[in-house]
Amino acid sequence: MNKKMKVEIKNLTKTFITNKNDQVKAVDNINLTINPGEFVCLLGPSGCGKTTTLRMLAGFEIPTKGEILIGNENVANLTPDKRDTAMVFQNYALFPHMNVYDNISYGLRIKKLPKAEVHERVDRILKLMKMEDFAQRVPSEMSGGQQQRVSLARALIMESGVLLFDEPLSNLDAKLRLHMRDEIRKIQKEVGISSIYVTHDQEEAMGLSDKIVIMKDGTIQQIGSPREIYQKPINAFVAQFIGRANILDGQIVGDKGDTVVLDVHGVQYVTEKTTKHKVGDKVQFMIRPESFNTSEKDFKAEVTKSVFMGSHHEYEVSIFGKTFEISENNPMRKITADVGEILSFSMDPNSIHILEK
Ligand SMILES: Nc1ncnc2c1ncn2[C@@H]1O[C@H](COP(=O)(O)OP(=O)(O)OP(=O)(O)O)[C@@H](O)[C@H]1O
Repeated sequence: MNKKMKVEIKNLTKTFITNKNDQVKAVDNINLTINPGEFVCLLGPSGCGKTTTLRMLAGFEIPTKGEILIGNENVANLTPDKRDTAMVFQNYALFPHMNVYDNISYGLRIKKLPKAEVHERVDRILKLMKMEDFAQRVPSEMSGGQQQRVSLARALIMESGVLLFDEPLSNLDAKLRLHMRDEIRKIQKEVGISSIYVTHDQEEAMGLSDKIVIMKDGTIQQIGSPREIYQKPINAFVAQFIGRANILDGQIVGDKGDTVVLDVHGVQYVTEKTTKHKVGDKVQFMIRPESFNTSEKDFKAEVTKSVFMGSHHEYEVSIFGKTFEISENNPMRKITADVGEILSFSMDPNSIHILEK
């Protein structure tokens, strides 16, 4: 069975030297703990350093500085075969000439495990993956999703302490991606293996993770559960990277301890105190499109876009020199405002989230 390992990343840094002798700091002094059995996604835009972090965890890159503790052992300078990790790759990386049985058992055969044990473990993993009927097929005789399941099985059979995923679903079509995402999560929960998963797909990160790590320019911006990241993003970058967000200006005009009074262009809302700002400070805050109420009238604005989406109605309105996105989630009940007309709305004070500078 899989061990549940704790992983600790301490002051991890990777600087590459390009062939023109320029220095590129791909990962810049990051700290992160993955608790035993946790599923953690590294999420961020292209070039933010997530793949480099994963490759350092796997041992394909040696850090410039810092530690990677798996259990209590610092593995930062060990080769991939000397650390307790297994990896699932984006392109499956199966041996094309080997059938599923041989692909899955390869790692165990290299380790020279007794034949009977290899057979027993392959059988168990094929059952777990519901792939018993595919044992004799070669990769070219399977769909992308089936190949990725074999690749996952091949990693799981090693019973290592940590499973690493490098964008494993990005070669699959949208529907299959969704299905495989659920499957990965179910199997990971079942075997309880600590997992680190790289993606730039925010929905994937939301659907899979116990904890999401948002990265930018080699640094960690925020670590939190999907709910924390969505509802309480620390800054405008995180707010706009996960879901859609309106960023507005306001001023703190009162402090009640746990809550503050926020003035938004003359309308006052009592909302949670999330930053160290003081009375008088001008602040930025975030509100999601679905957190407006279009049956109240705190604000009036001209509609610049109006689209019926079935389950909701999307508006863009122009106000305070900015464009806001508003989503009316019960369009059956409402009379729709068209482009050029005036829409009235208010903000849900519980959904206003003040951002760090
Ligand atoms: N071998 C290398 N030599 C020089 N620079 C590199 C090397 N590998 C990565 N980089 C740079 O390091 C930074 C981080 O790259 P990395 O591949 O980790 O990003 P990423 O977040 O995984 O991006 P993507 O989503 O595009 O894969 C980028 O600026 C990249 O150009």
